[in-house]
Amino acid sequence: MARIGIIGSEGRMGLAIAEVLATGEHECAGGVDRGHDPADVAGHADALVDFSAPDALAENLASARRAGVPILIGTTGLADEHHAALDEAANGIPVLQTGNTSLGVTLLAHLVKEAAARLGPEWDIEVLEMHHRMKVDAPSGTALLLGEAAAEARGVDLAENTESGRDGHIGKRAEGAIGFAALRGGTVAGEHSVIFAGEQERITLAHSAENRSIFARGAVRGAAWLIGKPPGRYTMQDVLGL
Ligand SMILES: NC(=O)C1=CN([C@@H]2O[C@H](COP(=O)(O)OP(=O)(O)OC[C@H]3O[C@@H](n4cnc5c(N)ncnc54)[C@H](OP(=O)(O)O)[C@@H]3O)[C@@H](O)[C@H]2O)C=CC1
Ligand SMILES: O=C(O)C1=N[C@H](C(=O)O)C[C@H](O)C1
Repeated sequence: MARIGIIGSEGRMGLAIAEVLATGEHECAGGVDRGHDPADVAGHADALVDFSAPDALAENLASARRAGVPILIGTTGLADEHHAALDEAANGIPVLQTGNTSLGVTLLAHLVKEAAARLGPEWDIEVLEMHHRMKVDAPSGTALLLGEAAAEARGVDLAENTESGRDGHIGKRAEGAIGFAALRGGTVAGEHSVIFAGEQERITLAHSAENRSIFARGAVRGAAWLIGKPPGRYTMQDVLGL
């Protein structure tokens, strides 16, 4: 049994994780939210999960590192500087960052990579996502993760090949672009489609989250898996053996 500390504990994901911990094999080591010191929970935990906000990342990583506990980062909307901080923290503790902790999306990323590798560059790739009205970042972390999988398979840099936020007289689609479109509304937990559009045919690979329990279960499983691992960066593929 592992003691899992929750950063962002009063948020939608924090509450979903607490529910999983209340009924599962691991226990909750406590939680913190904005205005509280993450060191308070890091000192009592075997592993931390962070579903808060990008501006909290540096302090959360520092607390995990001081306490010598692994940390799973589920927070999305991360910029290059956040990824540099994750790399630095991973010199001292095990760190797993992912835009989606679910089994289904982890497998979907695998399938997207496979499809993108097999289909030639003449197949256009578009990533479409829909989330609840409260979501603050776009494209979603999952959309970016799926885009990365496609870019990696094509051997290109995602940032240099992204097309998003199309509006107005913007000209034709750039050759080799990976497009992103984000919809927001209602209470949608998470819908993602990756469309491969070729000549007179399309392939769509998709995932629907029916509620947040899939993310919460994956987060707990990932955090528990990190305990005892050597310092470094890990992925959900590592956790699930995909
Ligand atoms: N990787 C994955 O599988 C998933 C990732 N996510 C991501 O997780 C994040 C949280 O999502 P969600 O739970 O829906 O969002 P919420 O806004 O419901 O929850 C975020 C929580 O974090 C708290 N928080 C904000 N800033 C800080 C801080 N500096 N230190 C500690 N706590 C802080 C908030 O407190 P307050 O309200 O007081 O600001 C709030 O309680 C998002 O980035 C989302 O995209 C979501 C689902 C799955
Ligand atoms: O904010 C959310 O709700 C979600 N965020 C993650 C993302 O940005 O992809 C994961 C999931 O889709 C729900």
